[in-house]
Amino acid sequence: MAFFKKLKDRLFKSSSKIEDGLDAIIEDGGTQDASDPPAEIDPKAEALATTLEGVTASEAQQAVDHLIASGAATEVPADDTAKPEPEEQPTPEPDTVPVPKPATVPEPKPDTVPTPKPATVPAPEPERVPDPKPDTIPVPKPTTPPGPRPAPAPPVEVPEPPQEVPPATPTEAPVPSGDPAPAPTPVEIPLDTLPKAEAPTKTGLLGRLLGRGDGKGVTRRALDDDMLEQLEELLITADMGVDTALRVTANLAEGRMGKRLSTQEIKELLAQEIARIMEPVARPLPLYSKTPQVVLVVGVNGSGKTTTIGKLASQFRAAGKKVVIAAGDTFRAAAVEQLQVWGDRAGVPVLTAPEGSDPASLAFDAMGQAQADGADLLMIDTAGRLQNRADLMEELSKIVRVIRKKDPSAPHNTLLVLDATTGQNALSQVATFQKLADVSGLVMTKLDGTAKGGVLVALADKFGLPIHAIGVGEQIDDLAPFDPEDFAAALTGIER
Ligand SMILES: Nc1nc2c(ncn2[C@@H]2O[C@H](COP(=O)(O)OP(=O)(O)OP(=O)(O)O)[C@@H](O)[C@H]2O)c(=O)[nH]1
Repeated sequence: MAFFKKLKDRLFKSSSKIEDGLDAIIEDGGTQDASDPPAEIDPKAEALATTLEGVTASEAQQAVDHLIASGAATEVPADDTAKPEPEEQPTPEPDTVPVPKPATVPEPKPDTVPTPKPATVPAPEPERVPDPKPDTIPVPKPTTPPGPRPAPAPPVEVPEPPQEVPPATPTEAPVPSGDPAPAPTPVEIPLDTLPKAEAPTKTGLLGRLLGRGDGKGVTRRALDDDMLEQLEELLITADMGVDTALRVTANLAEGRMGKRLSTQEIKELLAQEIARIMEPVARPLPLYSKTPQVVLVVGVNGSGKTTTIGKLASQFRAAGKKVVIAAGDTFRAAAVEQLQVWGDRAGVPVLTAPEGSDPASLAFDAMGQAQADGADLLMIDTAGRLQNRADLMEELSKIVRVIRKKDPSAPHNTLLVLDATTGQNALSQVATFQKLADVSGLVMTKLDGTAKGGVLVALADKFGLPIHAIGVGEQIDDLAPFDPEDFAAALTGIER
């Protein structure tokens, strides 16, 4: 699946950390299942090895034997110094190089060696072609929303008279799930410009010929306490947190102690365990029938709030929704400007107020305008200054208070945006923001730029808050729906 590949490529920092760690664990005490006796090394193979970087003579010999055995090459008498005659070759495949002579072979281009599996040569990136179907929309599936959330803690001086509260019976979200209108300008990052996981270099042509990684001569290690401890440590270094790492490894070990496992098998078991933890929290942003739906976006400065609002606005708009954004971080002119840039990109109006003005007042005006315009969605950005929690708490409370004058059931969602590069710190941010605001769900950004992707598993395990979407890049369409199985597979480096 094209999107899975994109996700996997973007999560490569986390996945390569886990993959490399697993390889090292299995190597440490593991043995090959089927160890072939060391073959005699032909001088020709030795010569081939010298022309190919990183290839031992023994590997070259096996490759040569393999080519000959597969019919892709023929044996050349040792004393024959003439070049192979192409027309005498028995196979129709290109057969110019099979068993090179020391003097004549040094064709350092492995690609010219005929391979029985041309299809396994790394294919061109299909993602370069813009995908006509925006499959990154995190929300547009109508879902049956969960029951009404408890209202945020009432502010101290609640002055409002009792108002008629419309029954908070969320009905089926009206978001169309069909073909959305074309997104404004989702510029896809050509994947070949991104750094890639090192997988392609690990399994070169000879590696493929020799069957490295395809099940032959696989190294396995019997699962014991030492290995479990190493696995725990690996998961902790991938920011899964101690408790979650222990839980995952304990589940993995159940009924498997003493069993011989390969890296690939452990990856698959890990992915299963991770997906199991993530499954309950993978929920799209619930949309209620009441409009405008108010989404309050909170998070520390730099976590990616502005970017996420821009991406979400673009995707909702593409799904046919009328969206309004309120630039509620009135303390920083730069933040407002940045949001305006994102609003322009998404083709969505951004309501602003002069620097230093009351964000609650802006939120109130924005609410009025969104109602008057018949907007489906109002997204309110907020400041993220955690330095003064009392001020921030009061600010968020006030915003909630005033928008409830217009709609007592608002905000319908309070999204906490977290930066994955902060690793374990994300856990304390959740705890803090749960005290400051009635957080209803999470968006995790910057998973593309960190080896700490495991923190998302720890968050799911510890808080159980819904994860609506993940940010995997800086472009407008780099917000992916959170799919637990795709995520678990991408995180552990499984190919699909
Ligand atoms: N690689 C990557 N970068 C991201 C992602 N999301 C946001 N960023 C970058 O993170 C930086 C901060 O993002 P903002 O959206 O400005 O964060 P903010 O929370 O609004 O920050 P303030 O405006 O300071 O409150 C920007 O450079 C973004 O381009 C992501 O998913 N991946």
